[in-house]
Amino acid sequence: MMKEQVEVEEEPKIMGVSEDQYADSSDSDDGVNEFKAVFKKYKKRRPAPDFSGVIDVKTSPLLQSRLVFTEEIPTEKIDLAEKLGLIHPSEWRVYSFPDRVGLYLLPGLLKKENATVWLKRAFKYANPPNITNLTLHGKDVQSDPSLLQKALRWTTLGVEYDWNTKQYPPNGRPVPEELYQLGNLISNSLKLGDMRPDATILNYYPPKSALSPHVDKSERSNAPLISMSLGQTAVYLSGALSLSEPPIPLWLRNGDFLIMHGEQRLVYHAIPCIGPAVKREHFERDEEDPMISDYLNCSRINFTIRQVNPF
Ligand SMILES: O=C(O)CCC(=O)C(=O)O
Ligand SMILES: [Fe+2]
Repeated sequence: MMKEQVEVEEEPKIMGVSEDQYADSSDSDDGVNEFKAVFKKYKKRRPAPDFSGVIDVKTSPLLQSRLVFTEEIPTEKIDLAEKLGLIHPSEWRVYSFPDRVGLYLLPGLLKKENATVWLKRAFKYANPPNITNLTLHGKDVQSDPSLLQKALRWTTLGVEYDWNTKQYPPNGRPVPEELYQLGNLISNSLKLGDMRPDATILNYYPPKSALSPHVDKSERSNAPLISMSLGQTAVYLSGALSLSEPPIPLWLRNGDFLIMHGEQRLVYHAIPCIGPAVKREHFERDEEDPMISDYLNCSRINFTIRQVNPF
């Protein structure tokens, strides 16, 4: 099967950009690849695909939702949510999906005005000694900040995933406290267990980039995978255990949290498209640091908070 190519306009002169890290991970599946057909449909830019079938949880009449907290909320939780930049826990609403037991979407959990804080963290995490897609090429964003906008594609934190062996090493440095707290707070609030995050992968999506179909199966614990989206809106494809099943397309917006747990932990998923041409999300110009608002106005970042090792 052909290798999937991710097209990026004005391709920077560094590898790791024209292709995403999962580009060939769905090629081994035999038989009809219904997933890839849908992925290609939404990835195509000219003519623009019909996005009317992409599910918007807030307006879909078919989806069930509930408030996360129906009883009194402990003060520590309220304070922690505030510290992490989230909306008040009494407003947290979780959506679930038919045939997707263990998949949860909590829209707009991060306050919009706090996107900037988290974007700055996402750039800070890309500094050495943390590993990024640039590390292998002897480059880093500290010595060349111009790489932030288009060349930076991923950063691994904590127990750092190795894309070549597709394995995690036994241990790593602890993840930054705010990521640990975020993962733990969400898992605990949804009653999915006392998660102790020890790894995070950040995916940076420059304009017109994508993430090919893949499964996250190298973690050694059953903890949920907690993802937070920042910046431009994406189409997220949620599939099944096999690529022969067609995925459902969902909008993922700035501040949304998506959680994969239980039987949903090992399903195929992908991001075929992002960006203002797909569905524009506007951020006010940051006068002090225009690069930050420029980034949010054309790119996307996703943090996946994980627990690799069991307790
Ligand atoms: O960008 C996303 O929403 C998904 C990221 C993802 O699937 C991953 O990091 O494994
Ligand atoms: Fe993934």
